[in-house]
Amino acid sequence: MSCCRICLPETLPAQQQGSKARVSLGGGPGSGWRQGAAASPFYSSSQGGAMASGSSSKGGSKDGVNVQVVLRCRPRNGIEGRSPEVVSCYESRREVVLHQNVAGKQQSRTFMFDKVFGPGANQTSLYDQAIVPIVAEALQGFNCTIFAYGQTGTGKTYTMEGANCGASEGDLPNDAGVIPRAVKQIFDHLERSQIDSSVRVSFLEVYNEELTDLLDVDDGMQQAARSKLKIMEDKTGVVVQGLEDCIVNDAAEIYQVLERGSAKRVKAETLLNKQSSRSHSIFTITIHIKETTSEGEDVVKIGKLNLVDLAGSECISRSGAKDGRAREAGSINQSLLTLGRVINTLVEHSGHIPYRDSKLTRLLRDSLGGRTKTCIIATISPTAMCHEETLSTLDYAHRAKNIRNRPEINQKISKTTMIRELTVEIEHLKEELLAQRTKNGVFVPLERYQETELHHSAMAQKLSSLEEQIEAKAMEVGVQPTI
Ligand SMILES: Nc1ncnc2c1ncn2[C@@H]1O[C@H](COP(=O)(O)OP(=O)(O)OP(=O)(O)O)[C@@H](O)[C@H]1O
Repeated sequence: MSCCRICLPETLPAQQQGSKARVSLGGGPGSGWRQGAAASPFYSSSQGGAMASGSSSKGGSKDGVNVQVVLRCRPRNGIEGRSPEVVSCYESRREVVLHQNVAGKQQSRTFMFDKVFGPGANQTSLYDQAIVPIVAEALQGFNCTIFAYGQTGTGKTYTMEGANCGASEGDLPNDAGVIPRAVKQIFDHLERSQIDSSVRVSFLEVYNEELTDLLDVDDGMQQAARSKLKIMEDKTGVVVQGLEDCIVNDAAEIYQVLERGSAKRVKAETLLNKQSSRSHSIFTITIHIKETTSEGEDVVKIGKLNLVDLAGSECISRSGAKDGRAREAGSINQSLLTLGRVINTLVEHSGHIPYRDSKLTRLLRDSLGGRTKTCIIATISPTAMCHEETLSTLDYAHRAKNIRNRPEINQKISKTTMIRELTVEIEHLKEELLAQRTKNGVFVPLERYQETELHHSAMAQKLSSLEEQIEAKAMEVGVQPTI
């Protein structure tokens, strides 16, 4: 009979769930702390550098800020043949015009965005103009999310990851996308300011409503065989239980991690894209920076950058998706549909927000209407062949501009709290290690374990539905829900 071992005590403190710090790649220091000029081990009294500030936890505007929406139109590609161009981009006016010929009459619709990048815009100009300020905010201690949304084959992965950048060192290639450039900006900043800091990354895949860890060491394993992770919610927000958080010591290490994880994403050829990503991916960079308050107390400032590459929205018949691929496309569209419903409800203030209807929206909850600073990069094709999907992307993205978030700088953690949490984590890890070695953990038969799991998930569903009812009731009577 196969058995599952459960070590007691089972759980880590809330903040540490899903943050199984792993030995750093490339053999750097185990703690993962990069030390500034005057640093002593772990913490030093060096003055944090340009960004050091007091220990206040609020930094955002009270009324909130709108989600930023950037529009990018890629150049035409080989697949589009001679299909005429129907999109005009006016970068300085921040406008996009979509033309259509209806019964011999020219009709056009104009959309305005926070920034517009036409087919001639390269990766550097998009990054410098639209992304640099967001990454700077993550370095100041905000949670920030940048996500690419658009029809399949319109350049989401090209925009987020880029092309030909692999595990590069030194200068980035011209085709490098947002992720490698953000990594470079972060490490350049930390090196320049000589502050004590640590950087961790995780890489999550959402495929057919299942979550897998793209950094898990499961070489060669098919997606279906990889272990599936669970989403948990606690006071600190959404956590993915069991997701590895790798400590990285320099930009080159992150490029390796990105390349390794990206190679594992589910991809397939469709009629619209030879290398179509069939999953959503979330690459998260967490930055811990040490600061000293004016009272001389050492505190840690934490900033987070979520870089999301969504699977393409697509018309199933036009993309050539069949059987398993059609189910996949159905699941992709389903989660994007939920994302659309979440956006609509937020914009129209029309009651209950269906975050819980898909894994993607549960994960992005704080980025849409929450405390995160969010930027959406909407990608489109310039040709008539994609007119319908382009219109849908433009409508969707234009609507998203009205979402208001209330970003707040993350609460700084004092040295004492951090040491206490790390000590607890070490104790738990020691207990797990000892139980592994001596096999004296708690063993239960697989069937009983599965029963308990079923019971837990039924309870969790019941709790969710109760929470939803409370939220809906609170909306009805116009009070802020406290759950
Ligand atoms: N702005 C651009 N400049 C040059 N080439 C581009 C641009 N955008 C996309 N491409 C090229 O178009 C092709 C499709 O792009 P990509 O795979 O990034 O699309 P996608 O939106 O991520 O598609 P899917 O949703 O199917 O994964 C790639 O070969 C990519 O290199």
